[in-house]
Amino acid sequence: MYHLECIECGQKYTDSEVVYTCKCGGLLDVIYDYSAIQLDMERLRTEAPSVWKYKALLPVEGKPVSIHEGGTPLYRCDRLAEKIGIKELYVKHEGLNPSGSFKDRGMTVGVTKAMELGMKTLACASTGNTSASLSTYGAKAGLPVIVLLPEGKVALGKVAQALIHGAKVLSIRGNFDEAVVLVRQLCDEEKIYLLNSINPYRLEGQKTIGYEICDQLGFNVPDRVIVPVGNAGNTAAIYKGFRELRELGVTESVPKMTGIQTEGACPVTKAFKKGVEEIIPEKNPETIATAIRIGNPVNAKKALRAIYGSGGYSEAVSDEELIEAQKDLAQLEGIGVEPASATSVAGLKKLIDSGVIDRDETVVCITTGHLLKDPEEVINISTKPITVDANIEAVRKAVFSR
Ligand SMILES: Cc1ncc(COP(=O)(O)O)c(C=O)c1O
Ligand SMILES: N[C@@H](CCOP(=O)(O)O)C(=O)O
Repeated sequence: MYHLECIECGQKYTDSEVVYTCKCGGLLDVIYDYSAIQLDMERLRTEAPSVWKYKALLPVEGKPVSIHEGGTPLYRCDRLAEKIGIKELYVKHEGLNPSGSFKDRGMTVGVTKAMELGMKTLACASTGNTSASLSTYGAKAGLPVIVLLPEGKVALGKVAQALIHGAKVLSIRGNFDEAVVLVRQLCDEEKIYLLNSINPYRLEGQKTIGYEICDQLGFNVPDRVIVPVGNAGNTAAIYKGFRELRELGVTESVPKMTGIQTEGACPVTKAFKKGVEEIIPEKNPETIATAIRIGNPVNAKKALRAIYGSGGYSEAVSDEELIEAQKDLAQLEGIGVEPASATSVAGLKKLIDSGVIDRDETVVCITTGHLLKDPEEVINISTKPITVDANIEAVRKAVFSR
């Protein structure tokens, strides 16, 4: 039993309505009757993690459109922890989902819901990963997909994914925030199902990151979870996952939700530093982390409530700081991530150095997308290959040269 509810005015909507925001303009949440949910703790403790392991806490009845999403590894990262100067650090690598990002958790639920609602076409605006994921799940469901991308600002791997899975790809002469406005109008006027994170059902899939972190820590809660923030849905979704486990009596606390942006695109961090819930949209966001090159995040209010409500924090890092973190993850832990993902680790380092985060805290950093999403950025920041003649002397000389 569940319904949609406005986070501003409390207006309720039924599960059969196609609605993304309240009449008052407020964001919607999926609300359950928790007293009616029976969790089989024996099964939870023994079954391997995956999104659909938690079906009792998801808003769909039918057979899921699924290609095995979730169940991503939670790595204990002692070498990285030593470099940063913290006792216990974990990285939850969401880049190991089927299409290479956390969006798959949301899409498996959102596309299943689209089928239940009888929607015939799916759409999104995207900085890349949402489009890659929606194209993948649309293909699995047999539904056509339309994606609106900011021209020239989407990493190559992501464009390739949307193309090969058969989406209709529109390259918009404008930025992501402008593409969002267009796709919302298109979906409203043409009865196309919108699968950006403004859709509350999509965020229900993403909340399973919170469930899984607890699950993988033996149903214990870390002190802090650090999340890269772009359109700001994931921070809110993960927090909801932790809150629900507490509500159901599975755990007793929630982690301090900590959202990291880049200095060139940080409306959420700026609002946090002022102590307010309203962001001031940024007209020209700019960062090497194209996935989070977003100036007017639609879920900003939900994310800020998660941060304030959990006693968390928000910080912005420079492109240089996130590149260093991207290299550290790759070279100290063997974890390959795209630039936006590395902001969580860069933010951790910055907040340890400034004394905001205690060195004794147990911290989980979320890495949101796979390294191979953005090969061009990796080539640009890395030492170039050495070209040598095809003889052993030349090879030996190159191997032993400094
Ligand atoms: C790789 C990656 N990391 C982080 C984010 C930010 O997530 P959210 O929009 O939920 O804040 C996105 C997309 O926005 C992304 O593609
Ligand atoms: N990084 C995102 C931006 C759109 O976010 P969404 O969660 O609202 O779909 C992307 O990959 O497109």
